[in-house]
Amino acid sequence: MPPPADTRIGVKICGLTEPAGLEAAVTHGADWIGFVFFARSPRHVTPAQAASLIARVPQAGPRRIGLFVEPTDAQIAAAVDAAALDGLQVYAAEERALEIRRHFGLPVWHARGVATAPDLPACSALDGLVIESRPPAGSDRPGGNAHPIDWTITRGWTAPVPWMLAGGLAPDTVARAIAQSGARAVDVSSGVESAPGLKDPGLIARFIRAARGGHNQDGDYQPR
Ligand SMILES: O=C(O)c1ccccc1NCC(=O)[C@H](O)[C@H](O)COP(=O)(O)O
Repeated sequence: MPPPADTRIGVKICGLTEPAGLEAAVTHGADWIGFVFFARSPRHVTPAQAASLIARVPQAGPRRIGLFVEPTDAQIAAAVDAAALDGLQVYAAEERALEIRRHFGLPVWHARGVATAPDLPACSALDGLVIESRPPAGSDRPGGNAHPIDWTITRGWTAPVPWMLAGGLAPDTVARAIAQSGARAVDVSSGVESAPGLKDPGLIARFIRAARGGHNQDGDYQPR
């Protein structure tokens, strides 16, 4: 699950639940699309739902990532057996994330909730890091909270593996977040929705264009 080979910003559109959002992510050149296998999420999909969405993704389209929170092996196996996933985004202790990678043989991105620079990991044996905000008080899920981090904390951080910035990004803020954080890849869910769990194709198009400095997938200039 490496980031794009060229210098353009990598974009992940997370929490897809229906075809219109999925098609917008594919059409506008997302690098990764995410499916949330966590029952308490408004973006929760079953393995069968994910499989039917993934069947619409062209072979050369975005890589398909399954999100899991403190999962059992059986939960992951159900998703991996049903849907063609290219990688896993895991919310669990690093030891458990490593065990999942060994067991399933898929790349694993480790989601890490951070608030200040000392929270940033100095090392990781996983394939990538998703640098997330910590959930706000009262939230019952570790991601997808529309809650940003202080984007400046990653300046000067020597990341041990490829990483992406997540948490509270939106079409109007993503360019500033990239400039302030130094991130080369970004992840969004709530900021491209018209309601929790329902992606807005227009916001997806705007987000991807804004992340890439006003350029779409083909490099055509699009005014912001
Ligand atoms: O989206 C969820 O509901 C969710 C639930 C449990 C774990 C992770 C979840 N989402 C993760 C993401 O969508 C992104 O990796 C990231 O947190 C960005 O979310 P947002 O702040 O909504 O843009």
